[in-house]
Amino acid sequence: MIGNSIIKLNGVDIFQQAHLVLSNVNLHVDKGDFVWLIGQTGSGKSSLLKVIYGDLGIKAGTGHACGYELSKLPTRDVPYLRRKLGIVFQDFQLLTDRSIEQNLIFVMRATGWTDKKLINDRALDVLEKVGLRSKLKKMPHELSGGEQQRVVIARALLNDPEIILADEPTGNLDPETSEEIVLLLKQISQMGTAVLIATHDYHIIRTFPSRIIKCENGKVLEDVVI
Ligand SMILES: Nc1ncnc2c1ncn2[C@@H]1O[C@H](COP(=O)(O)OP(=O)(O)OP(=O)(O)O)[C@@H](O)[C@H]1O
Repeated sequence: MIGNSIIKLNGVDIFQQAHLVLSNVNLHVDKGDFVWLIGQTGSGKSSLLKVIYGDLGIKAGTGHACGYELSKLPTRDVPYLRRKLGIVFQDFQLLTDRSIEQNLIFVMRATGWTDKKLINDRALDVLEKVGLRSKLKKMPHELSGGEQQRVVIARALLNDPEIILADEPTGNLDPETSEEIVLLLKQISQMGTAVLIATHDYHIIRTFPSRIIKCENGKVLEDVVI
């Protein structure tokens, strides 16, 4: 990492196969930033997030995420980058056949945690952060949509990420629950983890005003006003 910089894209072109989705992208995100990402369907928001989490390579320009150089990222390093990123997507993606605790343990084991006590402590710790310590033993279907989304955020926090990337995190939630989830993400950013949220929900943006970037006509625009 260079100083407080978490994401730094300079002159990056983003392709989906042969199709140039976004050109000359310049994006800087620093520690603790809270950034909205907007743009019409198909404008490139998910593609931009994919570049940041190493799912889509870059062909032109230079990019850094959490200390990793994206243009030269070997496939074997992608899991290490992913440990520094918390990913929160709309379809909650909790494993439905196991408890909240087992969902969290599954991710920790998959990312190299071995010490049983540390694993158990960390599971409680992240659930505490999202206000769901009491739900440790519950199954996902026993939780509301908002609670499930909180667990997804807890899961994203397990490896103490430098940034949380959220793609439509409130897409399945009612307005009140959406506000609770965004408030939680805002609080997380205030503790020093950067947060980048792709959304179509202008109401929630107005409720939590912050920096807005927009994918439009193949570009990423900065400091957009809605
Ligand atoms: N796997 C893929 N292969 C080829 N083209 C793709 C692929 N994924 C996305 N695209 C194209 O890339 C462009 C950008 O898509 P992307 O998913 O990044 O948009 P988006 O802004 O996230 O849209 P939405 O708001 O609907 O999620 C679109 O034209 C889309 O059709």
